[in-house]
Amino acid sequence: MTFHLQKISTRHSGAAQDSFALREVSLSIQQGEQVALIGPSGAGKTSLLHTLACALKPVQGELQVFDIQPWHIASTERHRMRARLFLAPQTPPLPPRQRVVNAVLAGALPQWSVWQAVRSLIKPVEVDAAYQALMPFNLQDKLYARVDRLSGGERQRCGMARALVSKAEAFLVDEPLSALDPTLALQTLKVLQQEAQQRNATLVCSLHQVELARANFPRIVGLRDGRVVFDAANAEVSDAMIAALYQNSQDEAEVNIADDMTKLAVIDPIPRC
Ligand SMILES: Nc1ncnc2c1ncn2[C@@H]1O[C@H](COP(=O)(O)OP(=O)(O)OP(=O)(O)O)[C@@H](O)[C@H]1O
Repeated sequence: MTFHLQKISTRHSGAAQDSFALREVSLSIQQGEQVALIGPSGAGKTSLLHTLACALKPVQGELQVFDIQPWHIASTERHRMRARLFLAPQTPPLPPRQRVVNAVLAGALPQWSVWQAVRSLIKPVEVDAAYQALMPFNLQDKLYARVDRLSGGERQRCGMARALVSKAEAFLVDEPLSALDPTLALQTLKVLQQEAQQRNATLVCSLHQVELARANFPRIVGLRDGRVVFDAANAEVSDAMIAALYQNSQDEAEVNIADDMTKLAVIDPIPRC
């Protein structure tokens, strides 16, 4: 089992006492499962991913990651356990003046010694690993480009390439497709899914593109107001469930537009003469 949550509630530091980002969330995710998190803005998707990544400590409930209770062990052990998890935040933390090669190799830092990490900053080690990780995202030509010279979408895919050089057993990915056009979004998602499948890693991915989630993930968790509204196999998720999840939320109209764009991405291109 990769994740097991029993009535987990979380609150961000500085938030009001009664303002919970997650409210009594219970769910289990097996090793190798691929799960999409959907729900309107502020539903708690990011908070759930950060909780799974042991970056946000629950205020209530029981959390197990790889059958370990991360908040019941010493911080050094927790740190070691975190190396088995890869969290890709919404905005990848890429230092602007860094070269792409170093930015990608940062994904391997948890498995490197301090000496290896320092050496790589001076002269990148495992350059080929970075190149291979950039290839599926079609960014290999940017290997020595500066991060601040990349477009938003390229930066986002550069952040994803980090996952490929990591040795993580679980990928926690927060809206990886927000800066990508529909075709690239689908390609990028496929790369992540194939990589997870090949290494039997668990993939938990928050998505605003509901149709993309429904077309590609075997299990979908719908969140709203910090609660799990549904947790179902793809085939069991109906249009009515989606409509209810987003009803009266500010995302409702945006979801409809985004879904129309996603459909365009799966239509075969018109052959050119
Ligand atoms: N750093 C923070 N401090 C205080 N409250 C926060 C913080 N981050 C998030 N929250 C609150 O926690 C709740 C859940 O937010 P979260 O970012 O997890 O939602 P989300 O579903 O990922 O939203 P989005 O789709 O807009 O990214 C929201 O009410 C939000 O305002």
